[in-house]
Amino acid sequence: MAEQVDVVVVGLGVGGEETAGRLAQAGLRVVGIESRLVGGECPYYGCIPSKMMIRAANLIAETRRVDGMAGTATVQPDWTPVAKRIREEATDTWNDQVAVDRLVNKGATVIKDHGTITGPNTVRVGDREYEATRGIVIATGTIPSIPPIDGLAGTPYWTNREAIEVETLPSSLLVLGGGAIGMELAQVFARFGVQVTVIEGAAEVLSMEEPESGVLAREALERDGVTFKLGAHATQVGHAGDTFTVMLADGSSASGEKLLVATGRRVATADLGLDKVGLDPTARRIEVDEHVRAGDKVWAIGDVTGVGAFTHNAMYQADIAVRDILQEADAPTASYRAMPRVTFTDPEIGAVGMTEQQAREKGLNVRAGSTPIPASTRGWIHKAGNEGFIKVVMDADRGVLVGATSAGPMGGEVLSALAVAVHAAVPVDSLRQMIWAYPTFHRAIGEALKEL
Ligand SMILES: Cc1cc2nc3c(=O)[nH]c(=O)nc-3n(C[C@H](O)[C@H](O)[C@H](O)COP(=O)(O)OP(=O)(O)OC[C@H]3O[C@@H](n4cnc5c(N)ncnc54)[C@H](O)[C@@H]3O)c2cc1C
Ligand SMILES: NC(=O)c1ccc[n+]([C@@H]2O[C@H](COP(=O)([O-])OP(=O)(O)OC[C@H]3O[C@@H](n4cnc5c(N)ncnc54)[C@H](O)[C@@H]3O)[C@@H](O)[C@H]2O)c1
Repeated sequence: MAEQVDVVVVGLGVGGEETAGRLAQAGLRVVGIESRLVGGECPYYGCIPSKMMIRAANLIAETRRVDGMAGTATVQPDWTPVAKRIREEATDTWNDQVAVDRLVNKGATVIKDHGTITGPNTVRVGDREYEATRGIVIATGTIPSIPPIDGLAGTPYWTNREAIEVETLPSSLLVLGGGAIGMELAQVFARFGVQVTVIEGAAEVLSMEEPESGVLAREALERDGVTFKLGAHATQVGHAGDTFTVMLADGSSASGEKLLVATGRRVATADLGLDKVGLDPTARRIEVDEHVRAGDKVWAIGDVTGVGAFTHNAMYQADIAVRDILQEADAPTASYRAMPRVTFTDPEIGAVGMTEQQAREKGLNVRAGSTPIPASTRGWIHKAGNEGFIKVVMDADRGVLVGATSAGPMGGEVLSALAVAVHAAVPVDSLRQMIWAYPTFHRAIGEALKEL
């Protein structure tokens, strides 16, 4: 006999934890099911520990910029405090008890096991079955997508999980994939003295962003000593002793002590029972409407929806689901038009909305403007480490920005003004009237607008 509750949340990562907690606080009977760690990928293997690594690596890079600008400084990189901080401060040695307690204190029932949907309103976990009278929220996230390269399976390759857990750095590292994970971690390890080679299948890294962003990030990593193989297709992986060797289609090869596979993410919903609620278990993502509903009394949030694999998207969709489930009169609907994202390389690559090419492919009457950060007063003052640019993409028919990139020192922070402009569709004429504080990095936005 199924136990009646109001809502069952399957997966308590960023999105699921937020949803379960808020619904429980609102007085609903909520069961949250998590097979690994409450909090999910972001706090234990993603955003937070990787940004702690980046903070440490950037301190090293800044110290190396002292020479010629502020005297002399030497830095002896040491991974020990970084690994310790990740273990002790970020992840509690990958123990989620604090997160479990936090959720229980909000009134939710937390079950640490694998959940399976068994019917339109029912979820089984272990030997218990729950009937969710208001509905089921699917928040099961993604796992690393491992390409079917001959020889790769069965080797001790790293995914982001092993890379985040590393206590002792290898002398050399191959990184398969020059996306956000590959680029952020490649720069970190290179700055700590690891010989890093990035193998990217596309013609340029960060291929989802403006082409200028990929060039900027790659050149920055090259200055850190990273080697790139672009447009490179791995045909075979070998592992012998302490060495990985990746054979490439052009006949060349690359070797390293460790191999990090960072070639994207995929949903892992094959055994979730999606067919029991009328959804395709083999689909690449769970499609949702503007209320993040995936079907009758079924909501899906976060990475599993394929809208954008970002913590801020999981939180955004969680808010929409919660307010829809609570049947709030003014419940908002989702719009991904102004999705921001930041790749935390140095320089940081912030972007919002469409790239110029995406806007053109949409058939918009596009005008684009760009300005280099080193040409701005603040960029010139900053000098060492000032590489970057601001690019704005305008729908000339509507007179509003539909996309923008802010790359450079604190590029992710400078992005905020551009994100407001795209989100609120602020007329470009109005943006041009703004007084931009002098001498700031964001003042370069005004210069980019003049180029439209
Ligand atoms: C290295 C790295 C760095 C990142 N950096 C950033 C960043 O700087 N900024 C940013 O915005 N995003 C970043 N991300 C992405 C971010 O981590 C994800 O977008 C976010 O975690 C998605 O949240 P989610 O709730 O959808 O899924 P997840 O966090 O993946 O959580 C899903 C949970 O569901 C559980 N689960 C799955 N199936 C079941 C089941 N059947 N039963 C029970 N439990 C189940 C899983 O165990 C997991 O804990 C990064 C990711 C990585 C890997
Ligand atoms: N700062 C952030 O917000 C942040 C940081 C890390 C990860 N993330 C999220 O995590 C997701 C996953 O990151 P990711 O870097 O794994 O994926 P990604 O999709 O960003 O990049 C994967 C890269 O691997 C390349 N690739 C795919 N197959 C390949 C192959 N066989 N050989 C060589 N190259 C190949 C692709 O061309 C692409 O450039 C991202 O989409 C992002 O949303 C976000």
